[in-house]
Amino acid sequence: MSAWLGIDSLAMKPADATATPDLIGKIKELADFKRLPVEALPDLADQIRAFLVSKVSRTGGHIGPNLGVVELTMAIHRIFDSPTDRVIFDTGHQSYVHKVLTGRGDGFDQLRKRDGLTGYPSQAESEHDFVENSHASTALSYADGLAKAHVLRGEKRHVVAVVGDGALTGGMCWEALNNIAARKDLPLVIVVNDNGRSYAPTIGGLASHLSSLRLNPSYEKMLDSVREALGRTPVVGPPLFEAMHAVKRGIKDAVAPQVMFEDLGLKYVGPVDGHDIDALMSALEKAKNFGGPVIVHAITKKGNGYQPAEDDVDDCLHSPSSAFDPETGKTLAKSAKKWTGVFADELVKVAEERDDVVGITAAMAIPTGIDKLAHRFPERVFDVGIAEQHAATSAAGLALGGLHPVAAIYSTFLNRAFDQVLLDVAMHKLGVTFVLDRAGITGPDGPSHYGIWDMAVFRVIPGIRIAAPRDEATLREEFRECLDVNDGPTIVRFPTGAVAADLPAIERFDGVDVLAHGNRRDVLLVACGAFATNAMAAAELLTEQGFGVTVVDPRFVAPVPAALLPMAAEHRYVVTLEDGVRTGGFGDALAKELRDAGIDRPLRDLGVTPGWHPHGSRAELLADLDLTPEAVAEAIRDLAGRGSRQPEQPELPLAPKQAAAKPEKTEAKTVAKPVKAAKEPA
Ligand SMILES: Cc1ncc(C[n+]2csc(CCOP(=O)(O)OP(=O)(O)O)c2C)c(N)n1
Ligand SMILES: CC(=O)[C@@H](O)[C@H](O)COP(=O)(O)O
Ligand SMILES: [Mg+2]
Repeated sequence: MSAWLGIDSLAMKPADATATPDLIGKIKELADFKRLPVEALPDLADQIRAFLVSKVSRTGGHIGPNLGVVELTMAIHRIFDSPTDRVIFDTGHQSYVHKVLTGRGDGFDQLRKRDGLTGYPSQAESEHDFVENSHASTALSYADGLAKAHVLRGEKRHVVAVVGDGALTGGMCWEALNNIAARKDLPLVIVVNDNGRSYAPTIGGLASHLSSLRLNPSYEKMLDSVREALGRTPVVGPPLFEAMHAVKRGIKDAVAPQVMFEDLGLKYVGPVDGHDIDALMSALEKAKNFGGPVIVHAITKKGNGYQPAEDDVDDCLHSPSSAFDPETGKTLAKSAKKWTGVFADELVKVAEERDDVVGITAAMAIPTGIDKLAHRFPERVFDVGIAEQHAATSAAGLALGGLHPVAAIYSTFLNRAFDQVLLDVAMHKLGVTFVLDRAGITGPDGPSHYGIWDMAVFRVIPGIRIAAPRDEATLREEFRECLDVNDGPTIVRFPTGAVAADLPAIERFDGVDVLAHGNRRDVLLVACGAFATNAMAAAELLTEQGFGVTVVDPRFVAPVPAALLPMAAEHRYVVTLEDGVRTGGFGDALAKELRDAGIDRPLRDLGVTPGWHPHGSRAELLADLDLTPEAVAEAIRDLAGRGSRQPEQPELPLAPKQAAAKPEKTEAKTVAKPVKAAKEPA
């Protein structure tokens, strides 16, 4: 990108960190960085790049986005005075450089690891961190409120909000800009980090407008004439910046008819080479002194200076989830069959059979697998940008138009579209299928990424059906069942990572799969989705201790399958197990159904306690949450009075006279002896 100025890119020279003083090691706090002489900054930028590649290649993480904001973050912290001035990062995945400059370099060996540095800003980690939410497009709203508070309290401090071009495709950003533009007194600097990409190239009119400002050939020609006019090798900084400013004004008026931000009444500075520290500091200084809200439009390159990221056409190494080879950028983990891949494969199969099936993604085609459909049927996939609310209602429009949309969105990101699913889809009885990947505890991305809310939040929607497949076969089957529903929303939810080992059913009653029978009817263990694996392992432990455990998979967790009621009535205890919050979750819903049916059984609902659970690996978090097979078995022993606490075993009330009629037996599609339960893949 620095070629934009004809200045050799600040691409990472073979920075031998030993050749020059280890500047990063000297930065124990932000003041240490601010004390560095300005001529040391290019060296520091190189060292930070080499440092990040070295560390993140071992831990996994957002290497691409962070290599794109090295100079940008340095310039911000040189011109502004955190934490008096508040620096906010939209999405926060690009805050590693900020963490290095605020004295946390030592923590990168434990990046995204349990009890280690988080991959996002964290108030517990630093006074320089404010917004912890990893959901995109929130920073400008935070900044709007924060700046208004500063004004109202008479505090002389700036708010600096760093927002990516991808995040700018989110509606909240425009709601915030509409408010910010109305206040000429807000000491607010919005730094648009424009690298032209979310994961893939950023879509939409906004993106093409941004790039027109950046890549217009006349712009380049005019810049060449400016460079000649200066008669020297391009020198960045104030003289060139001023000259360019005049040029840009001329060009913008000529070639960029509708200058988006200034038309909003916002002061616009840029575009600035986002890898030229001097130009950036000059632009930020200008913005700081402006006094009101200003947009500084920085042009950056995702993965800048690290060839494997720059060359990665998919997503510039946006977020390798685990360790990768620093030489090649290739992840080292052996590739197991993932839930995402199974979904993508079945989606393409269905789309070949049904031409009404179309796909929607919110700027995450590859992470959700929708890209497979796009390769096969490019005209039947719509990338709406980071705009999940729009995705849901646009899907409603597609359904109104006679299509059956499949909106593939990470569970946590659909939270923000609850109203759209409720009213725009469900109230209109439209067949839209939402496929929620990363449902349940994910791990390294921490609490705002945990897909633990969907079963509780969306189950309240009248007419909705929520499927939680337990393995590949049921994912394929339940996904197709959802596609056959055309009078309301359906959800298919599955966790991150490797797909669970097949768990064939012994029999199926009214849609509920029986996975294991005990020799007695002590416990009905109802396991949702991938937790069937944990449930089978727990059942084995309990069987060895003399319990009779029946393990069933409801397949659809909303509405609660009626067949579960008579099954519960035939057992002494009922236990539910779900990879979601307990409050309002599946267990709660089943307990209510049992109460309403007069079936009084001790019930234990095992799941995620609502809260902000820290980051770590999925396995570590599940252990912390007592959701491992051993913990499940212990909880059941405890319920049945034979746990480690050994309370008396209560006499059970008889099953009610009017026990619900025994559901008729239907042939389970996959009938076989239960397999020995495998441990859930990590
Ligand atoms: C609401 C929401 N949807 C999706 C995501 C997943 N996501 C994380 S980063 C990213 C791309 C962000 O692009 P941009 O804002 O341009 O930042 P860059 O990575 O280019 O620095 C996406 C889609 C998210 N964090 N939040
Ligand atoms: C920042 C963000 O929201 C995404 O990049 C997310 O971190 C990806 O998660 P996965 O690694 O599970 O795809
Ligand atoms: Mg971007």
